[in-house]
Amino acid sequence: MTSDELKALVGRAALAEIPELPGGAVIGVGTGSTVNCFIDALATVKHKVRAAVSSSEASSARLRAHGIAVVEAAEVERLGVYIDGADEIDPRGHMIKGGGAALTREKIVADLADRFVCIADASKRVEVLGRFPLPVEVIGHAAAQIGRRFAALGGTATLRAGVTTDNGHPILDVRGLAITDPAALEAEINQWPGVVCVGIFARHKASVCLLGTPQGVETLRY
Ligand SMILES: O=C(CO)[C@H](O)[C@H](O)COP(=O)(O)O
Repeated sequence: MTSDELKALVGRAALAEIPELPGGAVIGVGTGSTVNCFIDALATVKHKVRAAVSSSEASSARLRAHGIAVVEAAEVERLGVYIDGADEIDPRGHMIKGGGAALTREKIVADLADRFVCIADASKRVEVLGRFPLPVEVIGHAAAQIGRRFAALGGTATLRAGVTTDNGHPILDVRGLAITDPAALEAEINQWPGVVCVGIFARHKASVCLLGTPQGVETLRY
């Protein structure tokens, strides 16, 4: 199976994770090519959702194009489920996210949700996070100092060329970190002035991962 076929497989499998509610559920929807497969699958069972809270302009546009209502995060107090992809996921459900530059809104919507359902193809499964460059959304003014802080930890930070987030900020991609304690590193980086959001999702880790493998969907619970 190709990577696109695996993404389509888990996109469809995630439909079963949507709570059954009269009038449909309000769900959180992430960003990326795997989530695009989920959104396209969702369009075939629109009655299951009343509305979605989306983590990016791109996902909002795709949802609306399918006739699915999009509401702002500020309009909801909680969500039963948030469905999103990941760049890496470790054996405890900790993730690196932000390859699509949507990490800040992804963490905001994940924070509203009771459950984070990660959908990913098997290439995203790793033993230790950090082979994928760690995305960090920063205030531009602080980028050089944040880069020096990463260097002190053994990482190399580079500005992602030509990219500004939906919030108007640049992204640093940090290579060379072996993230053996994701929760501690997330907490540390969150203290640095000028960091808007770090793409380690340890506090907001996956509750379940639907992993697309050539043998089918593997369900991993954390
Ligand atoms: O964090 C993300 C966007 O900011 C995505 O979830 C992540 O990059 C995975 O994307 P894809 O499904 O295209 O591999």
